[in-house]
Amino acid sequence: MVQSCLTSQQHSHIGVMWKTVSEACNLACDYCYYSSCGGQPGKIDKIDPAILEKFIKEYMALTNGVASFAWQGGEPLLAGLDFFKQVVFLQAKYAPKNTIISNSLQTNATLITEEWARFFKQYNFLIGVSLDGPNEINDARRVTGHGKGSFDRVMRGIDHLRNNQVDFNILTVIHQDNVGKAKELMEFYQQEGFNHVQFIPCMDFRAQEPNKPGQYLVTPKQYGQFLCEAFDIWYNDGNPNRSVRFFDNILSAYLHQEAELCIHRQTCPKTMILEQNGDAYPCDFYINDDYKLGNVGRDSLEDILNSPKYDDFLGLKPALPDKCKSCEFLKLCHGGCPRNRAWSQADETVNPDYFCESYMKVYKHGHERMERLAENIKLQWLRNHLKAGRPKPERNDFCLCGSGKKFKKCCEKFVQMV
Ligand SMILES: C[S@@+](CC[C@H](N)C(=O)[O-])C[C@H]1O[C@@H](n2cnc3c(N)ncnc32)[C@H](O)[C@@H]1O
Ligand code: SF4
Ligand code: SF4
Ligand code: SF4
Repeated sequence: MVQSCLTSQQHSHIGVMWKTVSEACNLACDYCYYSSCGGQPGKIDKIDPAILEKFIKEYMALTNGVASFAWQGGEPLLAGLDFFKQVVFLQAKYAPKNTIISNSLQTNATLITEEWARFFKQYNFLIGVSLDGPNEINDARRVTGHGKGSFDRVMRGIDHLRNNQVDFNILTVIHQDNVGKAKELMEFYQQEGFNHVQFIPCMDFRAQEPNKPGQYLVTPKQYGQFLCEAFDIWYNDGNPNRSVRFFDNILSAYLHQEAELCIHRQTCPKTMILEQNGDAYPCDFYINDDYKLGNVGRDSLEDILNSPKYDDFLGLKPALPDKCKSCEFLKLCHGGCPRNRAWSQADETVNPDYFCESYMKVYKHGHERMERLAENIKLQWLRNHLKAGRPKPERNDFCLCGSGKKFKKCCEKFVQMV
């Protein structure tokens, strides 16, 4: 799914997220950590063409057959279509043969036209659309500089995406206006046919300080309750019919696969977050001098990736608080996000993620149903395996589901059901 605010990584390559126009935006959502422009973008600072080319050239030379770019904002469409045409031109120019190039773009969708949508389809962009729910919920906070709601314009943008069969997903910020409305949100996604959805708890941008834990505008209790209610609807009697990124990632762990969303992984992925001016950081939550890796316009990519600050950053997540080390859900959570740790003011000891209580609650709430879902999927895998004419595993072989157990102790029990 779209890489939106949190980082996703499915391969061992290095993904890039670039803030295309710095903080410039045509909206002024009231909670936005970038809404300094107040919805009146004025002069747009785009990525310098020379930096863009230098970076794409060096990055393509380092990619291992997979190159992934995520275009973020402010509002990235303010860079204009010609900018993105240049991007795909440079990608094609410098990509080694057989490189898989992926582009995702996170947008408020209000500026999407047929022309944009055709371009996204042609180059296979995956689009993340921000939408906080039905009209009245979305328009309370996602507004123009004059306070006018964005819902109708967003839905028009989505229509263009649909008309052109562009892949998109919905990113919903969870704040005080929708945290008690999981059912309403899930029904809205159902009605609109939004099949890929992600939630992000709302940060309090006024209270953020460098190298201090993030502060949020929903409580762990509220967020946990929200996730449980959303889970019940998502589960759909054992037949989930839409992808909710948080639940998909938990299910991956039950299927012995590595999660793709950073907060569920054992370590933070090696990603580069680039400011519009080329400054490079390892994560959107660590944009400060202590973690600045360099500048892709001035420094070589090799030097940036080998920066000792990268290792410092990558060491953060595995340094687990004691509570996590003995947590029954460690495999699902791996301690969440290090930026959310040390929540308590008594900062001598490291505390778990601010949302620990929310995670625990939903992990417990969903555990039995997740186990059942995973068992059904494993049965299906075995069925497909045998249907494809492949041999039944020997009893002492490692099980094909990836559990690391012997077949006789794992999926052999399904053989009679196949
Ligand atoms: C900063 S925006 C940039 C891209 C584009 N303008 C958009 O709205 O999708 C990226 C995402 O961050 C979310 N976001 C903004 N402020 C936030 C906050 N304080 N807490 C959590 N998410 C936030 C937005 O809703 C959006 O989904
Ligand atoms: S549209 Fe995106 S960047 Fe603009 S104010 Fe809203 S969340 Fe922020
Ligand atoms: S649920 Fe809480 S204690 Fe368990 S691993 Fe996650 S953050 Fe740590
Ligand atoms: S610190 Fe790690 S877990 Fe947290 S947002 Fe960044 S990459 Fe994800």
